[in-house]
Amino acid sequence: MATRIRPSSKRCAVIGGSGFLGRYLVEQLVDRGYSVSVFDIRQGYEIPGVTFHQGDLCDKQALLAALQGVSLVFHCASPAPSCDDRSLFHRVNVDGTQTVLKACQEAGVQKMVLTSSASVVYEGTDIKDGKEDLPYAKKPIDYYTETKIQQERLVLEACDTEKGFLTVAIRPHGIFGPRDPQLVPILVDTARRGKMKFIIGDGKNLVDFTFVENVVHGHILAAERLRPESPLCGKAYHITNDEPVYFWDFMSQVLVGLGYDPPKYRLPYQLVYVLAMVLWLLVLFLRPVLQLRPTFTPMRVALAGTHHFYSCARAKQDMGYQPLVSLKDGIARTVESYAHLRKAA
Ligand SMILES: NC(=O)C1=CN([C@@H]2O[C@H](COP(=O)(O)OP(=O)(O)OC[C@H]3O[C@@H](n4cnc5c(N)ncnc54)[C@H](O)[C@@H]3O)[C@@H](O)[C@H]2O)C=CC1
Ligand SMILES: CC(C)=CCC[C@@H](C)[C@H]1CC[C@H]2C3=C(CC[C@]12C)[C@@]1(C)CCC(=O)C[C@@H]1CC3
Repeated sequence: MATRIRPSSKRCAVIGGSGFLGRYLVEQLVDRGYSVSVFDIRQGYEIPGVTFHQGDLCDKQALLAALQGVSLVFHCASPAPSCDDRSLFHRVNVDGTQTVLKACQEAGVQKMVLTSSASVVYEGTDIKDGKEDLPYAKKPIDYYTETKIQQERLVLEACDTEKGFLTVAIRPHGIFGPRDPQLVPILVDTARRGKMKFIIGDGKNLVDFTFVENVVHGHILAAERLRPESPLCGKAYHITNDEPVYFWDFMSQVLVGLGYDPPKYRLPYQLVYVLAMVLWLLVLFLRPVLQLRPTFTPMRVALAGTHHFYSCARAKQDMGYQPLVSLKDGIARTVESYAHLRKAA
């Protein structure tokens, strides 16, 4: 039998540590004196002192090798929401998370922090100041959300103070910042194709966008406050910038910062939603012969035209969370970092 290395409290692993959020988390953990192992299907960068383990989280043996001596695991791996592959989402987010839980328990890991998502309660209709006790979405807007719900349930149900395995879930919303591969690139691409001319709805729908360093701060606070007697055990926590902003103001600030025109013409929300639905059905119908990826999916139209902002009161109370970077500074730093995506003069 292989000998098990005794877990050290400052030794942690970040599953999904090569991704956008994962890399920020790794950098912050290193700065705070943790010794970090990254487990990911790809290796995106190198940092002195960080050990990389390349592998699929569905492979328990590969995970076990990376979890030797680790007492704390952050699980922030997931296929990208845009990939739209139901079986991949299920394999990684549900089956894979079950494998991660088994591997953690076998390796003697004591704490696990899951990156969930605030969208686990979102069904495409308004959420204003949503608390964590809202029920999970009965009709999730896409496969990504459907499997994030199942994943969160699995992880929170696995919390067992008797066995000494503690879990907590962080639910961020609309993460943005330098190096983000989704939000700014999608926005700029849409603008370059001349499709950022319209505001969907009245432009007054409030949404949370969260600067990546605040999301990291929430994760590390959760890990450090997660103890057998703490209220965090087996609970979910919203982590946002706590500054809801009009969706279209946020988009306009980023666009203008990068030299593009902001959208100005209004379109009725219901009309655009129905059109996106029709387009989506057409894409599904044509899928066997033609692979199309429309910009305007019903899910994106709903995100762009409804309110979806969440209360961080529980995180403030139980873990003393306060955002470290304001929305204004976060946007400024993000815009500055995307100089290569600026509109050519
Ligand atoms: N970006 C956002 O706005 C939000 C993200 N989240 C959650 O935050 C987490 C991190 O998201 P991002 O950093 O934005 O995504 P990302 O795509 O940049 O990072 C995900 C990482 O997971 C890795 N991965 C995927 N499948 C894997 C597998 N089978 N085995 C091992 N590694 C695998 C990828 O290689 C990637 O490095 C995800 O769980 C996501 O659901 C939640 C709310 C909002
Ligand atoms: C708050 C939150 C959950 C943000 C998540 C990020 C993405 C879902 C958005 C980032 C860029 C957004 C965007 C649109 C929808 C939502 C995003 C993809 C549109 C496609 C909505 C319709 C348009 O008019 C163009 C928009 C481009 C940017």
